[in-house]
Amino acid sequence: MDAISISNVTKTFKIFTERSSTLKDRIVKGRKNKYQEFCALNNVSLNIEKGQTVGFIGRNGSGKSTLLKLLTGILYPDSGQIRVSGKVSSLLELGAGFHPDFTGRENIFMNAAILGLTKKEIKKKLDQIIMFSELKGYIDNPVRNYSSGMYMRLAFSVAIMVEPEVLLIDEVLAVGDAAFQQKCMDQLRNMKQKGTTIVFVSHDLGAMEKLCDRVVWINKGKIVEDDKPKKVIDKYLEYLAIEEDKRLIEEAGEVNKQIEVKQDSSDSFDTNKENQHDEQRWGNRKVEITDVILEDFNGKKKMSFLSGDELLIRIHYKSWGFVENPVFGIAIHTLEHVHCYGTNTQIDYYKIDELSVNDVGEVYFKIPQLNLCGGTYLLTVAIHDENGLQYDFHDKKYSFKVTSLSNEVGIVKIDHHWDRSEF
Ligand SMILES: Nc1ncnc2c1ncn2[C@@H]1O[C@H](COP(=O)(O)OP(=O)(O)OP(=O)(O)O)[C@@H](O)[C@H]1O
Repeated sequence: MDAISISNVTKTFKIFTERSSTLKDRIVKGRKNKYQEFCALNNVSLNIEKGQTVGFIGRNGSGKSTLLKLLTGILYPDSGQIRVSGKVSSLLELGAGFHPDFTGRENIFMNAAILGLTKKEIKKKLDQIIMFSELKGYIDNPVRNYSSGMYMRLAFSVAIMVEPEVLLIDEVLAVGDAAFQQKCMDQLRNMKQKGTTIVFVSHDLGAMEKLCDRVVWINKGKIVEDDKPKKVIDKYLEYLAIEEDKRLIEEAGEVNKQIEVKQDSSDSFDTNKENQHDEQRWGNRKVEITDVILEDFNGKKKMSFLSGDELLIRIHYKSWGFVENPVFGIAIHTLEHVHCYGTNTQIDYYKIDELSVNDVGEVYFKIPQLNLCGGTYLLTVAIHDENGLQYDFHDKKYSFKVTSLSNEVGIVKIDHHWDRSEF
């Protein structure tokens, strides 16, 4: 049996582009507020079985919260039907349903009454609610003095203690500290086991994967995917990586344009270049790095990778003079400048004998598996001689992003497995 049924729901908002500033303007001059219609949800249909835990994911502004608000009845659809069966409890915006001047205790009474509990029932559960929230020392203070985490503790404690049949949660858990977040997740797991239907909006994809039976990806007001968590989350992460790639490539294009303008446009080696030294680039430029391109092994330019992806770094060069045994190198740092890895053709016994005047070409650095944890990394590329005399050193001039599907922490991913034996 379905606990929630959403059929062909559309919700538009009016986005005002110009408002008449005064009442006089409106009445005397007959000016009307100008607006555009914005479709936040476009013909969405979805059924959620009783007892299912379903997660909504999607980029900011995709329509997730609007859908939850429609389920609680805070908003009404323009068209389509929504049916929710059973007692609903919701945790939407932080502080919603609380009166700032009331104490925590008074707000528990008010909030739980709104959620359908009688005064007697509330009194019976009061100690339990306060205990779960861990706010005993603050419960008789006005909630206006609470931190956002404290608001969340109180709201979550009330929302679960009313023992709803349907629980709707919108992202609010993120403001709790790690210990309380864990406690909330344990509680949600308990409720799930007892058969509560849970609908959950979050950007914490790890939590989504662990808790949900099903994940729905919403994009621009439409359902893109609705399937098993891992399947949907993998597709969503791939989409995010592609989008991020487009953005980074655009951004890098802008930066490169600026660098090109700054660089000498002459076509010959200029000895003055020897003295050129900016914060991120130095060297005598006898051999110059003319381009650095990041790609996958199929030749697709990328700046955003999934952990474990292939990465090809192509270093384009131009040699302005004769050089013997040039050494090409790369280094990877975190944004905090922690040196993650560095190597060069000399260390790796890859010999490049000589370059002649006006030689152009490229050197490839191939990484079959980019075993870095999620984060943004800075790439250094350099060409120097065997004794370390720099021809062209691009210090942390390039960046790329890594997204990880797992929650490991740190910088590098170390190949591993767990085992156990009993004595
Ligand atoms: N009351 C409103 N008036 C006008 N526009 C609104 C209103 N509520 C939401 N919107 C717009 O509807 C779109 C969907 O918003 P919604 O809050 O549902 O997104 P979301 O997916 O929950 O995003 P986030 O991940 O940032 O919370 C956004 O473009 C938002 O600006």
